[in-house]
Formats: sequence, C-alpha cells, structure tokens
Amino acid sequence: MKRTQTPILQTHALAIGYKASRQPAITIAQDLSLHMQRGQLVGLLGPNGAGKSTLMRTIAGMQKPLQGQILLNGADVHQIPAHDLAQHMSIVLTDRPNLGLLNGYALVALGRHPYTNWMGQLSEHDEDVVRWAVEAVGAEDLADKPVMELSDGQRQKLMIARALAQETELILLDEPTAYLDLPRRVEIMALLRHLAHDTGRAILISTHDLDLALRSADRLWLMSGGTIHTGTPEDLVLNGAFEAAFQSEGIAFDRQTGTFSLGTAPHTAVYVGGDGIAATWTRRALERAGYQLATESSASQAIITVTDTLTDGPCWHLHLADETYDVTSIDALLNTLQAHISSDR
Ligand SMILES: Nc1ncnc2c1ncn2[C@@H]1O[C@H](COP(=O)(O)OP(=O)(O)OP(=O)(O)O)[C@@H](O)[C@H]1O
Repeated sequence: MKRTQTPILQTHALAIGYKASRQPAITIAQDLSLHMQRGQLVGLLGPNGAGKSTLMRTIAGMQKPLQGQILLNGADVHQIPAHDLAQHMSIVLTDRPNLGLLNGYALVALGRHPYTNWMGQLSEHDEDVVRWAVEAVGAEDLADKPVMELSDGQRQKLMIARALAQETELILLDEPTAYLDLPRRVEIMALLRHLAHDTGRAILISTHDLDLALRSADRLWLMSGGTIHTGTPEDLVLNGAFEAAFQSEGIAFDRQTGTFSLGTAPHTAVYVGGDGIAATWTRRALERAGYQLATESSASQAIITVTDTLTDGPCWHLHLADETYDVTSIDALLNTLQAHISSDR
C-alpha cells in the first residue's frame, strides 16, 4: 500500500486580510486550501498587491486569519507558543529591521536564538551552523562588517543566512532575492532547491522573478484576483492560469517559448531572414520596439536580411516599400524603420 505523506503545512478554508476594530474586514483572498510537502520548493507568484506578503505573514502567525485554519504538522499555527514555532518555521521579510550595531556574523547568529540558553550563549554546534549558513549564501566577507553599513543586497544575503541558521523544517521567504544581482539570485534559488530536495525542508518563496520561479520551483502558488491556483509550473502554463494571472499587468507570456514580453500591441509586421546571434538580437529589438515578427516575408511590410561575417561584423539589409537600405547597427535599423513607416503605426 502506498503511504501518503502528511503535509508539513496545510490551510483549511483560509481567508486572509485586514480587520481594524469596528471596521468591516478587508478580505484579500479567501477559500484557500493549500498544502506543502517536505522536500518541496514552492514559488508564490502574483502581481503587485495580490496578497503574497499578507499570506506569508498570516502563515507565519504574525497576522490573524479572517477565517479558517493554518496547520503546521497538524497543529494550529496560531496556538503554537512563539518559542516552539521558531524551532519549526523561519521567515525572511522584506522590511528593513533596525539592527543597531550588529555585525554580519551576529545577525546570522540571531537565527540560533530558539536553541540557546537565556543568556543567548552559542555552543560549538551553534557556531558551526552559523558559519555554514554564512558560507551557504556566500557572505564570508560580510561577517565582520556592521550591518548598518551594508547594501540592501548584502543585508538580504545575511537575512537569508539567519533563516538557514535557524534550521527549521519550514522556511518562508518574502521576496528574498529582490535586491540581489542576477548571478546571486540564480545561486540563492539553486541553494534553496538543494536545501529542499537534499535536506527535506519545505520552502515557500515569494518572488517577482517569474522566469527563475518557472525554472526552479517544484510547485507554484499563483495568487491573483483573491484566489490561488496551485500546481506544477508547467501545468499552470499549459492550463492558461499563468498567463491569466499576469495579463492585467501588461505582461504577455508566450506559451510556446516560455518567454515574457511587455504587452504592447504589435502593429507593423516585419520579416527577419538570417540565422545566428545577430538575427536573434534583431528579432528581440524589433519586438521590444513594438513590431510584429512575420513568419513569411510575403505577410510583412518590411523584409530584413541579417548577414554576419567574421571580417565585417553584422550588416542589415532592409527592403521597404520598393526601396532598399543597408545599415550596420540595430539602432540605425530601428531609426530607418521608424522614419519610413512610423506614419502607419
Ligand atoms: N495594514 C494593512 N491594512 C489594510 N490593507 C493592507 C495592509 N497592508 C497591505 N494591505 C493591502 O493588502 C493588499 C495585499 O498587499 P500585499 O502586500 O500582501 O501584496 P503583495 O502581493 O505582497 O504585493 P507586492 O508584490 O507589491 O509586494 C494590498 O491591496 C494592500 O494595499
């Protein structure tokens, strides 16, 4: 008989939002029945204001649900004493905590707080875990620096390390990679995947990095319009939920290629002939400028042939309304196109 694993996190008929005394409640999302398994990296995606941070804070027990329940290992999160909860769940938020005069190492060491005695004394094991967490995010050079003097991205790395040092089975991260450069974002995502898959932790990460989430997360929670669609990234792309969630943001998602573009309505059709890197970047530039890429030269108003030679570099031959133009940069190509067909667009 196949054993079904009990989810580490479950919500039942959860409604999240805000309620001030003697005011009607503001519901951000409702009827949420979510679950997370150990060993999973789950990406929480949604447009600005969809309610990702509200959900994170509610799951973490920092904000009361309007209705329903959140269960961590079967126990109601809002009934678990804070000290016990901190041994099972860690959270990285986007706000800037006032960290006084702490240095990087001391900040990460705060993650050991649920395990230390009343004096906060670190054992040898605690020190090992802190060092491991600092190294895991590549922050060795920040350990001695005062946190107040660090950049947003540097501080963010340490906040992630602090959560790792807390050694919890569930880690919640609200936009942890927002201030990081691309290589570090990719690296942190890979680290989180490794932690989930190899150490059995459950990790929920909210992000606006759609592409990275699509490629890295085991499952997505797609939040928009007061509800959440869940599934593997690929299922959510194929059933149209992914596209629908971001359409209102003016972002167009191409299901064929898995790429995003700004949803500016294309007007003039142009055909680009030629292969290679110069042709690829020409197509990207044209799409960015709002042109529609035709698949047949007969269905286009302009035909562009890209040639790329080792000796002379790329060259663009433009055939437009019975005239031909040769240019040597994409800038000149766009200007020529604009000068001759802008009145039609
Ligand atoms: N304290 C509050 N009282 C009332 N409404 C709030 C409060 N905080 C946030 N909201 C509202 O809740 C909604 C969801 O906000 P939230 O910050 O959870 O969204 P988000 O998906 O995390 O957005 P972003 O991607 O921009 O960070 C927004 O409409 C916001 O204005």
